[in-house]
Amino acid sequence: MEIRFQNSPKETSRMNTAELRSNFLIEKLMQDDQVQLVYSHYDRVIIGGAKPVHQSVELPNHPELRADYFLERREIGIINVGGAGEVKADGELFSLDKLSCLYLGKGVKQVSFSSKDAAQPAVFYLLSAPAHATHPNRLFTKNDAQGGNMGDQATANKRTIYRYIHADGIQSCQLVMGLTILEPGSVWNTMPAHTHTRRMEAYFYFDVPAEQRVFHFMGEPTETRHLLMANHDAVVSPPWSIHSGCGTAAYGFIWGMAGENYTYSDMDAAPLADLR
Ligand SMILES: O=C(O)C(=O)C[C@H](O)C(=O)CO
Ligand SMILES: [Zn+2]
Repeated sequence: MEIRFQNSPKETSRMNTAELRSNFLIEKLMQDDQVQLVYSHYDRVIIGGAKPVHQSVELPNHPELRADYFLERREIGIINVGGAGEVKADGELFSLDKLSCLYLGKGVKQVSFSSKDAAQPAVFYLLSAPAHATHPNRLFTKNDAQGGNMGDQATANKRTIYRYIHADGIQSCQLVMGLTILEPGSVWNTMPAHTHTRRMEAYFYFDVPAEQRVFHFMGEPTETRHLLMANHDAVVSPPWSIHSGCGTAAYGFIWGMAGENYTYSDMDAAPLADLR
């Protein structure tokens, strides 16, 4: 598990491209028959990927957690962006088709991931945060999620937001998680932009065609920077940073937050006219 400490807004504003990428971008999250984990000190979230192809893979424990098992004092949200897959949690089997979301609560001791067909492997994105209480394990398909239409074709940001883990959906201690899908011809997400200093956010881009990229914007509203992102790359957004992207084609992305507040709509607008 890679450990990443925090960076101040001032330090970040002076970073070159390579420094920005090594601190905030997470590449190669999805590796065949492996689980990859990155521990971010922003709200102590762990961002991960599990891609079982020929065999099942286990969610590992790590000495840095000083725990007997990964979910001893944590909760986790799991979203599949690949072919049909299964997650086994303490012997209970959950089937996850593309864009289904499984929440596992504090106390689950053994978690493993498998694909139903090696030719179309499941691709599980993971987001975990510290938890103080146990909420029930729960599975939502995309149809169970609370959907909402956003944006407009005229501003190239027509998209649908699906909320899975939030105050009116799957219950958790602090995780808020869902995904957004852009309409063909729409390329902008989260513009107008916002910050929420009460909690961090992570974005994971999926269904980005291989030859296309997303320009992801980060930084304080008056010190914006960008990162070039490819399919299945993730990015850590500090609480003081905007998080917004413009693709060279339509795409989807999983968003997830942890921190002080549990209300999805808690955002401080960063008006376009004020961005620099
Ligand atoms: O497309 C969007 O806009 C989003 O999905 C925004 C994220 O959900 C978000 O930033 C929540 O704070
Ligand atoms: Zn946000």
